[in-house]
Amino acid sequence: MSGDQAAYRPRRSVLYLPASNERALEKAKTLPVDALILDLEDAVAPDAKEQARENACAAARSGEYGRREVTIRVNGRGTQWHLDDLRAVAAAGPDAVVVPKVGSAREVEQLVAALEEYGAPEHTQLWAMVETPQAMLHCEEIAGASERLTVLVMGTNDLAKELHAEHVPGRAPLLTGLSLCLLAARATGTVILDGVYNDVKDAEGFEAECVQGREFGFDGKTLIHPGQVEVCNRTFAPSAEAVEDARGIVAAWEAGAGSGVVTLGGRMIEQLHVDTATRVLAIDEAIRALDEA
Ligand SMILES: CC(C)(COP(=O)(O)OP(=O)(O)OC[C@H]1O[C@@H](n2cnc3c(N)ncnc32)[C@H](O)[C@@H]1OP(=O)(O)O)[C@@H](O)C(=O)NCCC(=O)NCCSC(=O)C[C@H](O)C(=O)O
Ligand SMILES: [Mg+2]
Repeated sequence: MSGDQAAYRPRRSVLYLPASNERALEKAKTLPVDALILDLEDAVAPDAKEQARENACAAARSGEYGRREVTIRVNGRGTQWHLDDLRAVAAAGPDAVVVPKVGSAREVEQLVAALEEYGAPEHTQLWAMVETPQAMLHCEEIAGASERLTVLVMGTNDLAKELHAEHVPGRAPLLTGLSLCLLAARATGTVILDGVYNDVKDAEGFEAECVQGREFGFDGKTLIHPGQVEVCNRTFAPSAEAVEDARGIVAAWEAGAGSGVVTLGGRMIEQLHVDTATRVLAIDEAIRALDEA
């Protein structure tokens, strides 16, 4: 496996669940998701915050979630729970701490300093939620502020709220923000996840939004219900046709060794197409390895 392949970690499907919901915490152990976000923020009522924090930390320590990345979303800066959440979660050492409503590089630096002060192990990454107008306008500096920050997570509900925008098919009001964050992620080498689809009963609308997210270039999508996982995994994985095509491109390139341009079925192939094909093959291999783990 090449360095790039080793570095590629599938995050097609990333499921939120309220950490106060013990049934959901159990169910998550059986779901084919790539990652989990155990939520302490919006999905948890104020009087359940402390129990949720305990549950999430116990889950992160349990080792019972197998191949799934286990992350915890803390309550945001300025809330009465934020620092206690950070302290407890850092000590539990999940795969990542997810922080809502991050708006500047300075905040990222403060969060990283707090994680270090509270003894977070090295493997605990920071995932920053970008979900405010301020974050849209500063996403490049946010994404590039620390090596510990490895994933940007779109918060499209908060973004729509802050913009006074409506949720419409095709997400036209959100496209500027989605594009800015994608540009920032790619410019800084950061993974980026699309926002959630709220209507858990609308399978058609959900699939269309998954396809839109993949076409945009998102690495995966955040989810709120088990019924969304399989379609999401399928949509964000390269199709059998895409893998076959990528193999053909690499083979055609190798057969034309040394020439700067070859053709495959009449199509022009240059080094940049081979790079894309190589990435598709690496993603496919990483998904297979994860599925077999
Ligand atoms: C949306 C839900 C409240 C629906 O719950 P419910 O009506 O209980 O669903 P079902 O009866 O269909 O559930 C069937 C079984 O699946 C389990 N379940 C449901 N949801 C989850 C889940 N997210 N993870 C794991 N397991 C789940 C149920 O327990 C049932 O199990 P069983 O009976 O054993 O078969 C609910 O789906 C839910 O709470 N979803 C998550 C909500 C959440 O976390 N929201 C916060 C994140 S979204 C957000 O804030 C994004 C961002 O910040 C932004 O701004 O956009
Ligand atoms: Mg939000």
